[in-house]
Amino acid sequence: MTAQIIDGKAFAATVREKVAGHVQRLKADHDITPGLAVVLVGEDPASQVYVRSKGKQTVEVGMKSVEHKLDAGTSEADLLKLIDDLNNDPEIHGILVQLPLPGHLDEDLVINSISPAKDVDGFHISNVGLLGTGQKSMVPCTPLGCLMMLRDHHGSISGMDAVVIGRSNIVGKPMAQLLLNDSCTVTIAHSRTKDLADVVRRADIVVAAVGRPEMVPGDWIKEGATVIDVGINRLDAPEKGEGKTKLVGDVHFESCAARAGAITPVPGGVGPMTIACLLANTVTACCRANGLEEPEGLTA
Ligand SMILES: Nc1nc2c(c(=O)[nH]1)N[C@@H](CN(C=O)c1ccc(C(=O)N[C@@H](CCC(=O)O)C(=O)O)cc1)CN2
Repeated sequence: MTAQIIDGKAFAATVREKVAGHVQRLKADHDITPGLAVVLVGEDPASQVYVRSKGKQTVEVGMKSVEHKLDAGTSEADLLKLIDDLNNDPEIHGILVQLPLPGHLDEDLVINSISPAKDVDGFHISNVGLLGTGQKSMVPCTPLGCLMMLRDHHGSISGMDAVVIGRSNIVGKPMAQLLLNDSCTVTIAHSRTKDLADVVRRADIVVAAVGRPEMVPGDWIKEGATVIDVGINRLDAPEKGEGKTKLVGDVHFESCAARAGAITPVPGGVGPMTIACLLANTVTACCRANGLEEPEGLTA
């Protein structure tokens, strides 16, 4: 079998279009402009790129974008004060603190200081609990993007066998929860899982989120399975020229694509959906804050 490529870049564009439509209606019918504040601490080059991209896309869909760039030595007290101000700003409906944070800052403390209603990353402990109990919550962007692609590809994923490789709070655990909420039979595998290859071979859906370049080879994939690759690993690529690099996922693309029914590429798969879902979450948060009907198809 040669897999169908699930085009995350194109799908993300359709999500952004839907978001832009809702933003227009909020403005026209209610005189409300959704606002997103992104906080970056330090100068991590990848984070700078992501934050720039978030700001640009926020403006493109018609929302208000506020960026706070703080230097790497910012104290916890100053960061918490900024978050408190944003929590109390009526023009801000979504707050995101770009991760990773510099080592002297307590990530859990910072995330849990964001108002759960404005936590468009879905990382606050209240949102984690709500998602875990199947209640209305803010849903982490990367897993939400994966779920949207799976629903779009399959229609329904109810009853399917899903394996999530990776148990991070940001991707693995919420992804497993979302699959379970959609009635999949879910296994969370990780670095200590015994007979990982056999576990993965049983799966109709494989979500790879381990952060290890090309860790999943094609012969782990059941014929016709759907493979969602969350990994973004930058490797040296001397074959492309001196000092050149390339991005690869957590699965070995060519060999997995030869067996899978469908697969997401890296780049151009899950990555673009992350920011599209952040915009979707901001509109959802804005509607909830104003007691308005939520946009359909933009959340779990
Ligand atoms: N507060 C958060 N921090 C981080 C998150 C997050 O969801 N919330 N996720 C990642 C980084 N991230 C967004 O912040 C992100 C990663 C990758 C992409 C993306 O579009 N990737 C492209 C490739 C980009 C490249 O060339 O480097 C792709 O896969 O096609 C978007 C957003 C960690 N931090």
